[in-house]
Amino acid sequence: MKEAREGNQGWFLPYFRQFFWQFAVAALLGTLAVACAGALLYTSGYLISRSALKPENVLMVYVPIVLVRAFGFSKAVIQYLERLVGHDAALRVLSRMRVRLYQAIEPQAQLLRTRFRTGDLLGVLADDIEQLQNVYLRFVLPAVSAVLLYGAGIVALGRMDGMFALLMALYCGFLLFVAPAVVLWSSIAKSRRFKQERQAAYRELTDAVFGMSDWILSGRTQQFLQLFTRRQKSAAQIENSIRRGEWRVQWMSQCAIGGAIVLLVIWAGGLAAANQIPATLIAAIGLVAFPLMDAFARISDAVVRMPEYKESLGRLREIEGGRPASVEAQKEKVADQAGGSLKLDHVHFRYPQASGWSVQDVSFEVAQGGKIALLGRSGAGKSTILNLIRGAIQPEAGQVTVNGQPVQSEEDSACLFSVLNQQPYLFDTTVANNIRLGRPDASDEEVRAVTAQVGLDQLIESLPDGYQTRMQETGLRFSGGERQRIALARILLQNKPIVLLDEPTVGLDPLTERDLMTTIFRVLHEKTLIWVTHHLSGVEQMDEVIFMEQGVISMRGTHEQLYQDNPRYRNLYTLDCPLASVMEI
Ligand SMILES: Nc1ncnc2c1ncn2[C@@H]1O[C@H](COP(=O)(O)OP(=O)(O)OP(=O)(O)O)[C@@H](O)[C@H]1O
Repeated sequence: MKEAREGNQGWFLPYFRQFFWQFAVAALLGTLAVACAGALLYTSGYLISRSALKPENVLMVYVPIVLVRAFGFSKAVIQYLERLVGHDAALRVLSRMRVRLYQAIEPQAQLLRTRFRTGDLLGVLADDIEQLQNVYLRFVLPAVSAVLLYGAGIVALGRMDGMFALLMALYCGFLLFVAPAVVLWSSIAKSRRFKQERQAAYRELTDAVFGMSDWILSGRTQQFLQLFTRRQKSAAQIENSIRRGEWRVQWMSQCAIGGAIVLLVIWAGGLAAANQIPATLIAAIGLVAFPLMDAFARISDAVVRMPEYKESLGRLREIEGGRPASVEAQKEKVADQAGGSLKLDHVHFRYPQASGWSVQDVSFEVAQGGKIALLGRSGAGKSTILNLIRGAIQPEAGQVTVNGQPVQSEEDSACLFSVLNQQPYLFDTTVANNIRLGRPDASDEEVRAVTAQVGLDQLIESLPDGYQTRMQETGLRFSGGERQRIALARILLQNKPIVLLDEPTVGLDPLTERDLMTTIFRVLHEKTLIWVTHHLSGVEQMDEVIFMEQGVISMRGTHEQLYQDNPRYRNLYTLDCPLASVMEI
């Protein structure tokens, strides 16, 4: 519940509320620390002026001496306490934010890879959360202290001289409110451009690292280096411009502080001339402005970073936006979708940069346990259909539904589909663990049972350590067919209602291919099957055979129908399976 509430209200307010009192104490301590610094300079100014008049006795300046010591000491202690309380609260917020970010990322790790490039994700993990703690420490706390000091200072001045208090209220108000707004406005555009350039550089670097050998082999290393250097230079120029802006702000703030001090000294001089205050207070009043004005000017410095904080917040919200509502909701969904009926209803899909449809007006329906073969030349749209079924891409028109529910994302469909593709990967761990990848909590008996089902039990038991043999120690490399059988055993452990077979027999000799397909059809006979293949051998076992051509269905029907009525199909089948066709005749 608490988590859901945090999710609804963003990444800032919930934590601010949770640690309100700690932040309030830190802000008060910060205000007190600046007030002590002001009092220290005030008493110091008075002490210097008074001492310059050669007091008859040291006791005449004893009180200001004690006060200078007391304020100097208290300023250090209060500042220390303020840092302690403020950083303690900010670090607690940081740790909660990290847990929340992890909880948002973990369930959608697979999906995130389709929504963010790796470089972006690294940037998110490294920067964003850390950035947010600075919102509290560098902006919120100093801003609250500055506003409190501003109010107290103007009230104090107002008791002495209403007109001058009004003048200083406008002057300091400009420094405290108007200048930061102007700085914020001017830094937003620059920051956005800088982030875009830097992220593009991250992405290009990430791509280049993954495809390094291709860059080198194609002899384009220099081209990549030039491109990357250009991108870096452009980002560096924008960053320099932002830094120059910051220096300009600091320089103008210092000028404004100087101006305020001159104004105060002139005003105090006027009061002294009118005998309203002793002349020894002129320096004291001038000096007191230093720490106060410094606290006001700090807000403009902090505001320069606001666009970065905003962007970090936006990205965190975007990541969290993809999180499933809750694990429980996900489980309920799985329970609801236990069946395996599938329907494609007038589905159209076009890749972003492509001119034509990759899949156009495709409709078919498979009941629970039904079996469909998808055939077609390379580029006909078969893989695109599989991706549409899995929810990895969304149709531009039409709908893909499983058990009557639209498939909205790969994450949604993870509980429904298993995929057997061309090259299952075997990890560098034991044989049992490689099979258990399908369901990590499967018992040894379950692992043995599925291994026997796929016909690998004897081979594995003959290995030196049986199921505990590590992959690289097997002494033999599993053949293509055996790898597919291990992947099939994983699928049996997963026990999902729909299995997508994406040309699992590519590269196998015809005999191994036939054996593997026989095993697949035997062990998966209860499952809904969508089988993408280039061969017609085995299609007799399918309920429907669908041929794709340039994204549209060009031929469809049961094997028997097509064989009887369609000379083209008969021709293809005869070419692909000469023996089978002779036997059928
Ligand atoms: N990411 C992409 N961007 C643009 N066009 C794409 C993309 N992926 C595929 N296509 C195009 O979509 C069409 C269908 O491709 P698809 O990969 O679905 O074909 P296929 O039948 O699975 O081919 P193969 O048997 O070679 O895997 C092709 O014209 C292909 O060029």
